[in-house]
Amino acid sequence: MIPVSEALDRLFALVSPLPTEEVRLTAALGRVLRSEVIATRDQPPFAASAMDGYAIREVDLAPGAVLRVTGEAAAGHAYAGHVGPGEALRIFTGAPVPEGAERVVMQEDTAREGDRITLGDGISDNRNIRPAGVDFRAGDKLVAPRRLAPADIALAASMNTDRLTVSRRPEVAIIATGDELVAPGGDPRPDQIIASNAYGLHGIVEQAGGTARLLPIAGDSMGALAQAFELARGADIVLTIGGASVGDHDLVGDAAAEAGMERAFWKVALRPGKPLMAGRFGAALLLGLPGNPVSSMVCAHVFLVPLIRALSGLPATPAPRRLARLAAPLAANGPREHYLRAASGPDGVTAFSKQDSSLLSVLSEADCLIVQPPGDRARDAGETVEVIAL
Ligand SMILES: Nc1nc2c(c(=O)[nH]1)N[C@H]1C(S)=C(S)[C@@H](COP(=O)(O)OP(=O)(O)OC[C@H]3O[C@@H](n4cnc5c(N)ncnc54)[C@H](O)[C@@H]3O)O[C@H]1N2
Ligand code: MOO
Repeated sequence: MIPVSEALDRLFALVSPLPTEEVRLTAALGRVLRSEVIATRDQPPFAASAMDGYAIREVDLAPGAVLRVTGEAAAGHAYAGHVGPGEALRIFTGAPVPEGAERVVMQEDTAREGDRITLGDGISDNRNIRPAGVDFRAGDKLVAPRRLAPADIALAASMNTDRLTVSRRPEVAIIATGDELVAPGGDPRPDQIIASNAYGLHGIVEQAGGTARLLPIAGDSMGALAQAFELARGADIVLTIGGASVGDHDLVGDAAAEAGMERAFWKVALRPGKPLMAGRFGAALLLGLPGNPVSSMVCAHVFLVPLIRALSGLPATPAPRRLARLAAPLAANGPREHYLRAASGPDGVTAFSKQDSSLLSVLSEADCLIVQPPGDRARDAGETVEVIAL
């Protein structure tokens, strides 16, 4: 068994970022930006009114002042003249503020009669003008790499770009293995169970920005596994589920080696997930997850998601952790780093009393994993622990 951090290092050592492609803005959500976006203009490109009202000179700002309205500026319709003393320009939000005007008085602070306005009392100090370039200047950058959130895409659009250079999405071929497995929705024999893990992993892959390809369930034979590996060709990550341990029917390691996997590690000091394996697999990477449903999902959060991120060109870093307060005590830990299914509440995080790695019902209730280091002493409520959000 090697520590989780060393396993991650060995995994990251196998990674080269995938090639890039260009996508339209509407296809960019969740993709990893690989080339910075450079603004081609200031935003706003002119000093813009932040309110509907009247643009005036500072010297004219006095309660009860009467000013003559000389024209109008609206968004997309600049006013060509300038605002002189004693004058006011009718202006709307987003319109360019004309020369001479130094502030915009909200229309609620004025009374209009014909072409005259009278300023009210208690006009706020706010000038209600957004200076040119206050958001960004020509030449400013949206920095890469980054996973594109809706606000990033809006910012890129605002910088006047309609296509973005992003990583090709990593393709993950998922192979469930085991003679006992049948697909959901069928009619299983009493000694069979439903193959559930691939569907949870499919979700994790898609959430992390990859594309998941579910292959047919492979039986516990070298031939069936060889065939599955053949079907997985072309994927960036080959993800197997089950058959990773030491039993007579746990053949994934042997079959993968026969199909050309160069092993980077097998067995990691984490709980659940000890029999995890990984290696180079031709042009792809292979990650062999344990079959227990919670083990496979926890290993995906701890290893697969960081792997997908690194392949996508993001920094190779472990799953982010935050500090949380324990709302209930924790027992002392054994020699493996323990990822306890837990729920957050107003008083902090509480580990579920049942932690068996077969319990999807518990994982489904959990919103985080408490990470307890190997050999950690018992912890009291109120102590601080590290957690990974689910
Ligand atoms: N003698 C030992 N036995 C075991 C050890 C050990 O160190 N020595 N480790 C245990 C640990 S820890 C784990 S984790 C499991 C993992 O074993 P495998 O990866 O070989 O998993 P399987 O035996 O194939 O399956 C375990 C369990 O999960 C069910 N399963 C498998 N695939 C799926 C799927 N796609 N969907 C739903 N459920 C699945 C399978 O039916 C088994 O019940 O080994 C321990 N044993
Ligand atoms: O490590 Mo196994 O994943 O405990 O259940």
